[in-house]
Amino acid sequence: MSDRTPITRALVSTYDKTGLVELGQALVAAGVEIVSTGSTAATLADAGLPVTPVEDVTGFPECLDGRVKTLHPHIHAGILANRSLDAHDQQLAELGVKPFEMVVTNLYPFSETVASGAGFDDCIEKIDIGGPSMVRAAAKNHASVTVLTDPAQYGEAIEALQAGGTTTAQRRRLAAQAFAHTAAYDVAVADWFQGQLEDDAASLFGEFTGATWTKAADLRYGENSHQAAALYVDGSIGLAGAQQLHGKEMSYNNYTDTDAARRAALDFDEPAVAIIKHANPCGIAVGTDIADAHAKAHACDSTSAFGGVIAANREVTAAMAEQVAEVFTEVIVAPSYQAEALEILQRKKNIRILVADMNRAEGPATELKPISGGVLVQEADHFQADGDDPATWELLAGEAADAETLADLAFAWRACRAVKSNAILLANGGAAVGIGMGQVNRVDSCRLAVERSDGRAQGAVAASDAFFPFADGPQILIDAGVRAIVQPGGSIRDEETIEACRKAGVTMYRTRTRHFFH
Ligand SMILES: NC(=O)c1ncn([C@@H]2O[C@H](COP(=O)(O)O)[C@@H](O)[C@H]2O)c1NC=O
Repeated sequence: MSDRTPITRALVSTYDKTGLVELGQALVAAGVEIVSTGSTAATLADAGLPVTPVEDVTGFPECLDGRVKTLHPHIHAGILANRSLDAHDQQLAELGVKPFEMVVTNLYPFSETVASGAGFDDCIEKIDIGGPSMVRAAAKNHASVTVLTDPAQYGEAIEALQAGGTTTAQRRRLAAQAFAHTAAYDVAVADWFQGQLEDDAASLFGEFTGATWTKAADLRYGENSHQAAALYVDGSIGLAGAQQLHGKEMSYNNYTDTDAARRAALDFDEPAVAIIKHANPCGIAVGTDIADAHAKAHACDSTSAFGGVIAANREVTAAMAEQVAEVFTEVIVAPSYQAEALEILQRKKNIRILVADMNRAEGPATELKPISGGVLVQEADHFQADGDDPATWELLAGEAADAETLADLAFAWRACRAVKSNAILLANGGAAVGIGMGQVNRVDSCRLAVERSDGRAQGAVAASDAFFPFADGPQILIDAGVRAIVQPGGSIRDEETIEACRKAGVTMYRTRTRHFFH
């Protein structure tokens, strides 16, 4: 016996008219009566299709500039009647209400209106009320009603109409999609509304915050092979919306490392490359061009660059691609690739090649970190005009840096932000030459940076992501031959650290800003 529920009457009310006429034709061909609102009905009628205007069903005119069209018991009783109950059928008959077996609706474009910069009143008008009511009613009553909320679903609906109706499983899936659709819509409205409240504090951290994501892909596994994982997207640009041009599927760890690499490369205006392993840079550099930047980043720690994730903030040239092709690389992400560069990289079977938006101006104003039982929300960490600009730094010890040293300090300070705390980064000539990352005390980070510099600490500059609590860390850097240090300052023992630099004739600057990265 077929599990298909035949469709005899459909309510059609769509903002987006994509595919509407084709769906209407299929409905008519299947003998379905179409009841429809204002411009939806006009579109169908213009295509020569028979349509019953919704007013003929409600006996009430569309009014209040469209605020009330389908909000009527003749519509909602028709959608919500439980067709398995004789009592409901009987009541419909008594009330003169005809049931619907299909609802086709897509909502007013609220988020798009907000994104267009429209004013408060225009945004309010684009909050759809009747549409979500119909969608939720139809989704609740999916046992008898098929609900379509997206023109992308019309193809399968047309096939179902031709096959004699929709199946229970199909209606359940469509109902789940419908509830997800109205939930996302309501979260967008609530989130926007919170930001409209006059209380200043409410604009960033209101009483409510919400976001919804849609699944883009199942991943092979998570951080480890016994963990399942998936990628969800929020529709904004960024890494999650990147286009993969070549290579195996992206893994969970590929995504986290590529995100760290992209963030690091985007911190620079000059051509810059970051090479990431386990969320930390093993190389980061700026250069005269992108190939130069890559060569310098790779030279920082060519051993660790094996199996790394590379981000470039400029188009990848053939010259850079030749260099990358010599090293086993998991992922490369860039805004674009020269045709020849792509050809060179594609010769490597395993490299994943991604094109992503690499525009620093974009990016969310806040970032979320789940903790057990809740989520922390903070303003995203941006560079500060007062503190991150070397012109605002305070000279604490030694001679004022010459232009070349200051440029290296400025580079080291920016690059250090990409290193997990406690972070010490040694740099020379616009390239990291030794990185001490993720240690539980700063003195060990200093030791590690010097050790990994393999003698290149001599004459280099150093940046520390936060203040030195004792003079022991800077002393290690000084003893290794570092010529200048930049750090936020603010320790109660700052004076000891400054004194160590003074004694050694090492330049030290204070930024007064800090960039922890956990
Ligand atoms: N108020 C109502 O009764 C109502 N009923 C349906 N709508 C919406 O009106 C739109 C379609 O209207 P039209 O067919 O006039 O273009 C759809 O996006 C639908 O979700 C309504 N509009 C907003 O709330």
